[in-house]
Amino acid sequence: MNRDSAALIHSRETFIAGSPSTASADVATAVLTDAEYELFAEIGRSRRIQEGQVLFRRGELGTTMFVIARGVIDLDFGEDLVGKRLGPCEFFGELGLLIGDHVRSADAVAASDGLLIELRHEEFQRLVDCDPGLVSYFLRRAILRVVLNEQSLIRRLRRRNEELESALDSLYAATHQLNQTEELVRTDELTSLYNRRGLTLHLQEFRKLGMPNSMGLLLIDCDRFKQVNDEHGHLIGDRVLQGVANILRSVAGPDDLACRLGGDEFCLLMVAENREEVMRFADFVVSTAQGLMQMVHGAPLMCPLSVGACLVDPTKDWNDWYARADEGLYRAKRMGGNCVQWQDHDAELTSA
Ligand SMILES: Nc1nc2c(ncn2[C@@H]2O[C@H](COP(=O)(O)OP(=O)(O)OP(=O)(O)O)[C@@H](O)[C@H]2O)c(=O)[nH]1
Repeated sequence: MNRDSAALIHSRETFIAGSPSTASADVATAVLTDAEYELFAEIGRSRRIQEGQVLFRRGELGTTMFVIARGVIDLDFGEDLVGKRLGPCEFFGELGLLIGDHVRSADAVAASDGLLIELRHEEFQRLVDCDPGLVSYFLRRAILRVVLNEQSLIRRLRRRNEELESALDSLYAATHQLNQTEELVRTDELTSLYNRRGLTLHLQEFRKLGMPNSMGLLLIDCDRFKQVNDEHGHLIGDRVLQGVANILRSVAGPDDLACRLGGDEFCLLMVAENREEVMRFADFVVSTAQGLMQMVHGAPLMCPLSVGACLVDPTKDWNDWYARADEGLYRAKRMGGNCVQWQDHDAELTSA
């Protein structure tokens, strides 16, 4: 026995005198048996350490195992994994000893001044030669310890995974709710068409993505709608407004936009090349409303509609388009309603 190992064994004895029980090996806490400690102290070298000293860092390669003779070592596994504090007679870094170059899975830092026993991979054979039975027992324990650590890590990762999955579910639900809320904010409750805000947002998106080259606009207003409400009640009035929305939905293509601007006023912005195309839409709207009016006797499904129609200039804004279509609508109303009036680009605009 050299002077170092005698000192180490003395440290061990000092520790045993003040410790509750170290007679049997404890797999979970990695406390060495007396015989193991003595063997490691015999073969290994002593190393003094100071508080705060780093023994190794996570990710570094290492070939050394350490046994604590005196003092305390903190192992930090990083992220949110629980760290470990090891005391006298406990060992760490054993895979370095057993398999040689091994990537450290924790930072090992001295939490107090102390004394360690260092055993390098090259010394493993000497340990085996000295006491094969003891080393084989130690090996079994070391492997069991690694397996237990792995299992506990897997359990923690599973729990973490479940927590992440549940957080992800909540996130999906919140996103879904947000989308629904956004949709509600854009949508008219009674008719499920876009409302004014929906139209504004849609026009903003249109401008971002690039406007179609040629578009037409219909401005549609119910004729004498107040009378429907007064004579048949608000619910029937609502049904008529929903009927108008259905006509617009049925005629709108995937790139067209049907919208309830408010009250009994609607619009349909459509991709159209020329006046004829826009007028086809407008005539369809007015004649379908006329057809529906003839279908029922009693509470009305529909009322006559006035429509102002025009082509819009994609370089101008909504207010310009609206004013143009409204000019046509105004004339349609003046003519007694139930008809379409075309508004040309070049015509002088008067205020609505
Ligand atoms: N049932 C129902 N009525 C509504 C709704 N929103 C607005 N109104 C009514 O629609 C009516 C619109 O009246 P006016 O603007 O005078 O229009 P109008 O009676 O069609 O008159 P003209 O357009 O000149 O033919 C008002 O009486 C509003 O109370 C709604 O959501 N449901």
